[in-house]
Amino acid sequence: MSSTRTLIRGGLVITAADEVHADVLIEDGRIVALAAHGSAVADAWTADRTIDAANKYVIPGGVDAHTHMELPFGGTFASDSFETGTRAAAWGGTTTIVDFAVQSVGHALREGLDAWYAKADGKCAIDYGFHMILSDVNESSLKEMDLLVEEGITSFKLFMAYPGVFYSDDGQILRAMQRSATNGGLIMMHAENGIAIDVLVEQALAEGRTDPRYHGEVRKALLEAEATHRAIQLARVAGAPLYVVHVSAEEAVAELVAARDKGLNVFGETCPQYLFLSTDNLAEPDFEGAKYVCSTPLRPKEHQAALWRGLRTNDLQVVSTDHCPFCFVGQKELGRGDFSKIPNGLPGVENRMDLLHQAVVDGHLTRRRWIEVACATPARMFGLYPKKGTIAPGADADVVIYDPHAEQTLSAETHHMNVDYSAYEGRRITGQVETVLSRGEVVIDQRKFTGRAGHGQYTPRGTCQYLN
Ligand SMILES: NC(=O)NCCC(=O)O
Ligand SMILES: [Zn+2]
Ligand SMILES: [Zn+2]
Repeated sequence: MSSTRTLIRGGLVITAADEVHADVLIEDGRIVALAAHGSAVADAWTADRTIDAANKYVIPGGVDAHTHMELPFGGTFASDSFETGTRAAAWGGTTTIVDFAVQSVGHALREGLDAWYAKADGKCAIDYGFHMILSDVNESSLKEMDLLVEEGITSFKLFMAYPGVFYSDDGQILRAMQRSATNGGLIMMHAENGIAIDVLVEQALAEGRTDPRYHGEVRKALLEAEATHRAIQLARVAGAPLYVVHVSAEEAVAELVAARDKGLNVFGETCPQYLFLSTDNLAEPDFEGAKYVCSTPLRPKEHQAALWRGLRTNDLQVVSTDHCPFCFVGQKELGRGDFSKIPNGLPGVENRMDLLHQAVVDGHLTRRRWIEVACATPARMFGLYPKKGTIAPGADADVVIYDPHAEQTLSAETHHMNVDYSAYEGRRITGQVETVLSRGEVVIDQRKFTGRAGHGQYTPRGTCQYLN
């Protein structure tokens, strides 16, 4: 933790609640005070370091509540380690990630969680917490959930997809939801009907439909909507809140809208890939479509309007990345001739804040809504607020100086993620991260990395702060 005083002068401070022309005083890694530019209070402040933010935005560091560093999947591992992935996150203005520790079938939650603590320990450039993936819901893992909530692992991902790997049946899902209704945990649902999808996969392959685009065709929007509906009803029966991850289909958004219209504690997350990419990318020739294989899959462009609308109406509350990179060479290529063997996932932890700023420029979101969906709400949803996700006295000094006028082109040539392609290659973005502070330490200084592996601290979380 820094023991110096830092002053950020002259910027427009944007939070989910406000936009104010204010100077920001930081001490011992925390925000101490804000005061209007030129006010007697601000003018009297002295500091060891002053950062000039004139004509820039001063925003909270991004909170990316859905990453998979080093995830084992399809016989390989996501290509970003905690070291490379959190460094790339910092470059992109994200100062906290919540990654998914994995329980393997036949093993205890504790074992999976300890493996994730060990992977991340001493490696991270920014702060991090963990969710837990439940792959084996049984009497003993249900009991362990209570202990994990006490330890600060307050959310649990279940899969209605991937039979034989991460899949839970409805009985297991109901039991985990009942447990979370009593222990305060939040169930995160991968909502796709995996049993039906596997039938369609088998049929497609038998008919010689093996290209990446068939990944999107068999993972039908209706099967996302059906699973979303079922998850919502199971959560109602259990009396538990529900957070649906990586929502991509218009029909699934409609299920969330219907549930929220009833006043239920049902929440939805979408990701930049569903807002900016589509089945056109999955259909790129020469197996290039493999770069865009993820689940839920990319949808036809027409679905995007429902996602933007959901973000505006707060039927979708969070934009996370589901960052799960696999290199094209040697990893995505495992699925040449069989789309079902392409490891699922896209890189994006470095791109989220910029793509969402572009959404502001394009008129999809207001500036405050940008900060709400990318910083404040994920922090609230996962028990990190107001330590993370805002700029206010007492909050951690996780702050980004953002230049809204800079122009950049996203590319694998210039990104810092450990992956050999960019899902957004050649895309022009207005706006760029200039300087990033993590708990008061400058980790990106005018587009130079000044952080270090091990600066990032494990951050235990409280329970969901977003319930009705
Ligand atoms: N989303 C994806 O394709 N890969 C990561 C695992 C998951 O989130 O389901
Ligand atoms: Zn998932
Ligand atoms: Zn994921």
